[in-house]
Amino acid sequence: MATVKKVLPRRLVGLATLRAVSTSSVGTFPKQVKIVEVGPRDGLQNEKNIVPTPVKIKLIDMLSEAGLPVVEATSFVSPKWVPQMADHAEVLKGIQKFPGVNYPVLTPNFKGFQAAVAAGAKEVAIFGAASELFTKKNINCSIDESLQRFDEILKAARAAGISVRGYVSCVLGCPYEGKISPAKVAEVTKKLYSMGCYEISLGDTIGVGTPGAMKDMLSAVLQEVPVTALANTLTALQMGVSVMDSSVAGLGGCPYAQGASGNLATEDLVYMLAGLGIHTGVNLQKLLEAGAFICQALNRRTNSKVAQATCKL
Ligand SMILES: CC(C)(COP(=O)([O-])OP(=O)([O-])OC[C@H]1O[C@@H](n2cnc3c(N)ncnc32)[C@H](O)[C@@H]1OP(=O)([O-])[O-])[C@@H](O)C(=O)NCCC(=O)NCCSC(=O)C[C@@](C)(O)CC(=O)[O-]
Repeated sequence: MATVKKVLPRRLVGLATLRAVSTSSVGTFPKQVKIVEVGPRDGLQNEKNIVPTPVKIKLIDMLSEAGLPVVEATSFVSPKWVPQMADHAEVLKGIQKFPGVNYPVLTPNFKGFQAAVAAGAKEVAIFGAASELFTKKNINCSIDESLQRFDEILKAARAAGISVRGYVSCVLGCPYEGKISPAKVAEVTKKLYSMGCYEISLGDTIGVGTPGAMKDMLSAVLQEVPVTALANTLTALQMGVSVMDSSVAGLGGCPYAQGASGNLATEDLVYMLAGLGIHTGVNLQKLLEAGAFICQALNRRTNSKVAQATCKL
């Protein structure tokens, strides 16, 4: 099924999550949307000042309390590459782990996978891209090499009963290669899917997508991978997307994607979906409080239009 991370096109992170479910709902809005909150990971990974571990833990607990079913907690990447995530094990061990909430963590290679499992991860996410240059900049290997690394993780995860989510970045454009063909996105997505990812998030990593480009890209991907089913997000919804990634207060962006312009704010996504009568299970008031908390901790204004309109920061 497809996941969209963005409403108003700035950066359409993780826009389609694809799953092995029927395509019968394509063309109509799904009744329910699962929101994957990526703020504690994608939202904070690019912050210049190291965010204290207790602040990260409190944010994750507040987001869980707001009813988000999935809160991406951290990433087990090299601290030399992303110093902000160096406290990954402490964060994962320190959070409350609400029943029914999943806390996936990013793992770029087997070393990261092993460290994540040792810290108690029950779900990991592998992250590839449809662009060779971005893959090199982000995880220092080619697309083929990345797929070999992911295969190793998927095999070990299967043996350990750990779920694996997949990411494909740069699906609507790359900061280094420019236009990316929908066929390439479909190819990489299909590979992750056949290797065993239960859900695949398609990311417009730098926010250059348009509803038209989204339609072309999703049409190519949907020929290869089944989908269950805002400007760009609305298009995806109409094409059957029912899992969306977003980041509280619109925080974040990939440090290795030049020009990444932030994420879709979870508050705005929840508000829009509620307006469409689509169920998310998220308590907007509690979510606004979590957004206000992290903006205060980071000493910055929220990027959420709803939070601004309700004067939450
Ligand atoms: C993949 C590597 C590690 C390759 O980096 P490398 O330098 O090629 O790795 P290496 O295998 O040569 O190892 C170099 C050093 O890193 C260590 N190392 C190696 N692996 C790990 C690990 N897992 N955890 C901790 N340490 C690790 C390793 O032990 C060694 O340490 P040293 O001997 O020098 O002391 C590096 O490129 C990396 O960490 N990249 C991560 C970049 C990143 O986190 N980007 C942001 C996430 S992606 C994103 O935001 C996009 C997304 C997902 O949101 C979707 C979208 O928006 O499109």
